[in-house]
Formats: sequence, structure tokens, C-alpha cells
Amino acid sequence: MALVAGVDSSTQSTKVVVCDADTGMVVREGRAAHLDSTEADPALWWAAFEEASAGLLDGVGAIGVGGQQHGMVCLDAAGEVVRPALLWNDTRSAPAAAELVTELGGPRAWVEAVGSVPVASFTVTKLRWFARAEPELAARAEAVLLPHDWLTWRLGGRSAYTTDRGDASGTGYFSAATGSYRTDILKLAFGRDLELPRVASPSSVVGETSSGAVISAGTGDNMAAALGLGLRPGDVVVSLGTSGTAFGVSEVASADASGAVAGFADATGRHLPLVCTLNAARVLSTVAGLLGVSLAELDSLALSAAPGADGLTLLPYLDGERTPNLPDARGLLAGLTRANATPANLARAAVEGMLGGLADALDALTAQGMPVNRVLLIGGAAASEAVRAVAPALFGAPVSVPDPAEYVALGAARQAAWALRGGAEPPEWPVAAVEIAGESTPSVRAAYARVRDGAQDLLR
Ligand SMILES: Nc1ncnc2c1ncn2[C@@H]1O[C@H](COP(=O)(O)OP(=O)(O)O)[C@@H](O)[C@H]1O
Ligand SMILES: O=C(CO)[C@@H](O)[C@H](O)COP(=O)(O)O
Repeated sequence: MALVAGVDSSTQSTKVVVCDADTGMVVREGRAAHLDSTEADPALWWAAFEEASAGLLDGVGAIGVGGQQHGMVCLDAAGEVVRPALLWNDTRSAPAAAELVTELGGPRAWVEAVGSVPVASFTVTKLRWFARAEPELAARAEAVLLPHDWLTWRLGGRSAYTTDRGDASGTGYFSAATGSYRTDILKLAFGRDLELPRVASPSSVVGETSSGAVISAGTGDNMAAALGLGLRPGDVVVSLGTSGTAFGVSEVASADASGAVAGFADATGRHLPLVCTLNAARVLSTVAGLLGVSLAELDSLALSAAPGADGLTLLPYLDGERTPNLPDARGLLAGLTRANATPANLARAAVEGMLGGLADALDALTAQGMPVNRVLLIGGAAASEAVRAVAPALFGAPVSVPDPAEYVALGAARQAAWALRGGAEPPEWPVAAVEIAGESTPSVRAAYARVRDGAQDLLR
């Protein structure tokens, strides 16, 4: 049995899986936690990878890395990290994003240039912030990489100084449509050129580890998840991790000047229109902490309340929000009365509020012509019984839950198997999923929309 490994270096943790290269069956896996911060020393990602992969990689013939998107990893001339990486969920570059949108000529100009309208998550806005806020440190920067690029480079050395089309499409200076960098945009943001990694093709081998395993190109975590699920047109993923994302694979690029749908590329040479919220799984853990209960107890409380939480609505912008682009927003609990002020209603409002943002994300994809025939629910919070009860009621499409697995790491492993074996398409790895049912509750979405739209001025 040939073995391949996949890595998911995401916001809260690193996960590693080792799979049968032919079937995708997971035979070994490990994980290690990350610090809770919106900036990180990449050395901590490497330490987490070493911890999570300890004892797992013997006999592995290929390895691929899926990483959280957008992180700004700047290196000096000696290849040393200049400052901790600013991560996708760091919002300090929101003013820089607004400046850059104006400087290039507005949202439509950005969509035509790179397929997306940049917000604080995008690497290009972080480079602008870096150049303006920390000029002496920025003067030392000679190159900029993404988190998965940096880990791939650490694994394979100079030859593995690469990225892929999928992750590159989240920088704001790469066009998924043309497959080329827009170095003019990088220079507009940062003030001068920086060395960028070579964009490797989807099934290429970019290097070799010290133990002789070939290294695939890697990709961004959402692109890897799409690969791990073997996503087909009509399937849309809702991923509930630190971020909430809704995305699907498309043969054509999206072009949403509203900025809600980012025109990313996938990891197979196609496109991955994607909507991302800043608030997902941690809405549940935060409210569980507020109530002093476990996640399982939060589930029980939420399931004991009626749909609509007796009029209690939570707009869960607890870390600001990315979609809608309200980086300085705070959460808002509306409709509170003496009668509905119960732990059960608050738990229910947390689940419905978090999923309300993802239901809006699905609407944004539909508006861009993305067919939503089936929703696949993944990410840590997909394990929640309350989430599984509420999602079908809000999403307006059949919802299925794939067998529990780390689909980002699985996708990276599938890419590694593709690089190992070659061929026009990645190996066929079966993914089983169970459909979950739920009665539609349009009144819950209507209540969420009223609070969302009515509070816009309060939220800026
Ligand atoms: N049963 C559960 N119910 C609700 N949330 C859960 C459950 N299990 C895990 N989570 C949450 O999932 C998150 C981790 O999901 P994951 O997809 O690994 O995140 P990321 O990829 O962003 O690091 C954590 O915030 C954790 O609290
Ligand atoms: O910014 C995005 C997508 O544009 C996020 O999806 C990040 O890629 C982080 O992913 P998770 O850590 O939540 O998996």
C-alpha cells in the first residue's frame, strides 16, 4: 500500500493525515493546537507540524500542505521571517483595503484585475499596512509567501519555493483568470517589488523531503477541502471552522463587484467562488463559555428551544465581520425580553445567528450563478447536533454531512497522491455523506435579516 500524507495548517490547529494513495483511507492522523491570535510566528506552525506528524510519516511517498489562506509571511534576504505573519482574521489592514480599492479605481477595477475586491483578510492589504505602519521592518522584506508556501518551502528547501494558483488567488495580486501575478498591484500596495514564489501546476512535484517523500504544490485550506471532498458542480461546501466559508467549484470565474463573493481559484485548474465570514465555530464556543456550559450542553440547550429562540436574534459579529465588510462591528443581541431571556434561547440564537451569516453566503453564491443543489457541511462545528438540526432549516437546499474527517488535510493528501501518480485528474477517493433533514424556517432568516439590515449604522 502506497502512503501519502496531507497537512492542514489552519487558524486554530495543525492536522496531519496519512492515507492509502489508492483509496484515500486514513490510516494514521495527528493534530497539534496553535495559539489563539491574529498574527503568528511561522516557526510555531512548523513546531505544530512536527508535533502533529510525529511518528506518522514513516513510509510516506508524498506529502502536500493545505494552509490557512492570505497570511502575510515576509522574509528578509537571508530567508528569515521579518515579523510574525498577519493572518486572514487580522482586521488592522481594513483602512488599507479601502485605500487600495480607491487607488486602483474602485471595486469593478479590482474584480477585472484579480477577480476579487480586497478586504482586510487579503495579503495585499496587509502589505500596505506593513509598509506604512512598520517601515523599518518592511525595509528588510525581500519576499512574501503564504502560510502553505512557507511550510512547503521548509519541507523541501529552495526548489520548493512555490505556491499554487488556488492559494495565490487569495493574495489580491494574482489573477485566477490569467494565472499570472499582478506585480503592479503588489508594488502599488507595498511601494516596491518583492520576490514571489513560483506558481506550481496542480499535480506537480515541487521538491523532496529529507526522507525522500515527494512534495506536491499544496494549496489554500478551502481549495484543499474542495479537493478532499471531490467537489462536483452543484455541490456547495459550508465549512464551519474558525472561519465560516461557503464555496463551490466552477468552470468559470466569478466577478462580484459587491465584494461578497471572492473569485478564487481551486486546486485543479478551475475556479472556487467563495464567501467567508469571520465568525463561525467560535460563536458557539464563546456563547458556551458565557453560559458556563460545554459544547454538548450548548447543543442540548439550543435543541430544547423553539426555532426563532422566542424572538431572540444574535448578529454574531464578535470579531468584527468580513462579509458583510464590517471590520469594526461588534456582536448584537436583539429582541431580548424578560420572557425570552433564557439559556436555551441564547444557545439557539447563537446557532441560528452563526448559520444566518452562512445562509446569506449561500444566497450570494446563488446570485453569482452558482447552482446550490446540495450543501456539504464540514469543519469542526459541523459535529454539533444543533448545527445539524438548524442548517437544513436555514439553507434552503438539501444538506449532507460527509463522514467525519479532516477534509483539508485529506485534500492535501489527495493532491500528494496525484503528484505521486501523475495523470490528468487526481485519484478517485470515495466520500460518503449522510443527508440531514430539517423543516424550513423562513421566519428565522427574516428576523436575522431585519436585525442585520436595521443595525448597519450601529455596526460601522
Ligand atoms: N461538536 C462541536 N460543536 C461545536 N463546535 C465544535 C465542535 N467540535 C469542534 N468545534 C469547534 O470547531 C473549531 C475547530 O474547527 P476547525 O475546522 O478545526 O477549525 P480551523 O480549521 O479554523 O482551525 C473550534 O472552534 C471548536 O470549538
Ligand atoms: O480567509 C479564509 C478564506 O478566504 C479562511 O477560510 C482562512 O483560510 C482560514 O480558514 P480556517 O482556519 O477557518 O479553516
